[in-house]
This record gives sequence, C-alpha cells and structure tokens, in this order.
Amino acid sequence: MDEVRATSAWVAARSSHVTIDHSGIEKVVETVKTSIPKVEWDFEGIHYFDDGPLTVQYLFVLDTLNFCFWPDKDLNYDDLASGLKEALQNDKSVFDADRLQKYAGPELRKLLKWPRPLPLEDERVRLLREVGLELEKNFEGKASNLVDSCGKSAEKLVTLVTRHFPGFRDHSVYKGHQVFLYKRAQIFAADLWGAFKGKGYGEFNDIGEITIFADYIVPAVLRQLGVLKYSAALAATIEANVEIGSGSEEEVELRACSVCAVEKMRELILKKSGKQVLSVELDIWLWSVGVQCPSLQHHRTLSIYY
Ligand SMILES: Nc1nc2c(c(CN[C@H]3C=C[C@H](O)[C@@H]3O)cn2[C@@H]2O[C@H](COP(=O)(O)O)[C@@H](O)[C@H]2O)c(=O)[nH]1
Repeated sequence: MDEVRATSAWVAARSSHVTIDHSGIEKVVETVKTSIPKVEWDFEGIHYFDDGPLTVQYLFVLDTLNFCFWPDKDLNYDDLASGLKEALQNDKSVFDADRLQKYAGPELRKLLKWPRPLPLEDERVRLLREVGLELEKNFEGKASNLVDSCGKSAEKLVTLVTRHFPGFRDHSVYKGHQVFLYKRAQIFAADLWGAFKGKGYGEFNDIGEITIFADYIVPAVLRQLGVLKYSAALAATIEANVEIGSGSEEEVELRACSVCAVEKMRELILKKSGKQVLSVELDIWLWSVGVQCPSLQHHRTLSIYY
C-alpha cells in the first residue's frame, strides 16, 4: 500500500481544487483525544456471516459491486449488502463461480429485489462475470483460496486481487503521473478483517498498511470536519449536484487528499499520544458519521471503483 500512500501524497502536494488544512487535522485530533470513537464492523447488522468460506465469497461479490449507488437516490450500500445476504441465505450456490458468469441485469436486480435497473448495471454484470471466470480459472472457484494464498498479508491480497481482476485496478493519471487508490481491493481486505475479527480468513499481520477507502462519503465528512477545503468552483459544482468526470483533476484530488489527510491524522495521533491507530479504524468511524448524516453533500462521479 506504499504506492497508495506515496501517490496520494504526490497529488496532495500539487492539488489546487482540494487542500488539506493542517489546523483542521489538529482540531479533530484534539477533539477525539486519543480515543477514536469505536465503530463495530457491521454496526448496521446487514452483512452475511457464517464464519466460513462462504462469507469470503459473499464479501468478494459484495466488494465487486461496492460502487456508485448515488445515481438512484433510493439505493445505497445497505441495499446491496442486505440484498446479497438474503439471496445467499435463500440459495447457498448463488455466488458459485459458474453462476456469477451467467447473471444478466434483470437477474441481478431480482436477486437484490430492486424494482428498476441498477446504476451502471451492465458494468456490474460484467464485473461479476470477470470475477466468476477468474476465480474458476485460478482459484478453484473460491475466493477463500485467493485469501488463503496471501499468507496473512493484506498487502499481498490487494496485489493479488488487482493483478487477477482488472475491475479492481482503481488508478488514474494525474498531471502525467499514475495514482493508485485501490478502494475496492483494500476494502475487501478490511471487510475480511472486520467480519472475522482479525482471525481465520481475517487475520492479517499487516492490517496497519491499509489506507482509508477513497469513496464519495469520506471526503465530504473530512470537509465537514474542516480537514479538507475545496476551491469555490469545486464547492459550487458539488452543491449544484453537477457530475465530476472520472479521472478529472478535481476527482483525483478529492480522493487522494482524503487518503493523505487521514494518514496525517494518524501520524499526529501517534505523535501526541503514542497511540497507533489504524486507517481502517479511522475510515469506519468517518464513514459511519457520513452515512448517518442525511444532509451530507458528496461529489458525484460515475465510476466502477467506488
Ligand atoms: N470509505 C468507506 N466507504 C464505504 C464503506 C462502505 C461499507 N463498509 C461496510 C463495512 C463495515 C461497515 O459496517 C460497512 O457497512 C461502503 N462504502 C462506500 O460508500 C459509498 C456508499 O454510500 P451510500 O450511497 O450513502 O450508501 C460508496 O462509495 C461505497 O463504496 C466503508 O466502510 N468505508
């Protein structure tokens, strides 16, 4: 994850639409003191869990589809997590690798009990096929084999996932430089760690290497906390719900500055209190604040990455 950290910092050092306010970070760290509000993974109680390989398959499918809910104003992440959970409870073979390759839009919709086409539905279906095919070809159809082959390293898992599954290669080119954010690949590792409570399939000796997951909720929360500042033009664009192009400077800056700001927050907490907090812990806290704030205005980018 050094690549994510280094390239995000590269962007933050050159950004003009989004800036990190160091006094804002100081304030947040001062407010939370040494204890980041502890938010449990699955605080919503919406995820499937059976302590076994089927949970790994579920989480991999979930994170394959974990992006861009906002174009449908009634759809959000909860609908996906609980919809897939129910589908799996009703039919244990629903995420078998051969079946993942066969879903078409209307069936996926039916699976999730969603009454109309999903946002980016064709892409969602294509990504499921890609996952089914590659799991079948290289991992005997099982995401748990993928995790088993990582030797308890989250970093290795992210590398393997991004190497095998092109849909997880969350990167962009900013001012001529390649920037890596790997949101869905990293969140898959974090979801395993959270669901299995750091044991079994969720045991990673290097979980501290993971950064936050650059989505559209966390930047908005960081802005609300005074950690990120937007240019007047960017603020107006977001306020007016105008879409921001995928790979645009604005979009890359929003995401990269969020990663970088939270890394700085983490460093400051360590400096002030000697306490090592994980980016994953900071992420779930920030994200849970964001999704519980109905008035939160976030940027809108059509993307398969987040
Ligand atoms: N940074 C970050 N982004 C996250 C998550 C999660 C869910 N994580 C689960 C794991 C354990 C917890 O108990 C959560 O349930 C989803 N997202 C992103 O949010 C957006 C969806 O927003 P809305 O349209 O309002 O539902 C979308 O980009 C989605 O990809 C997270 O944890 N961190």
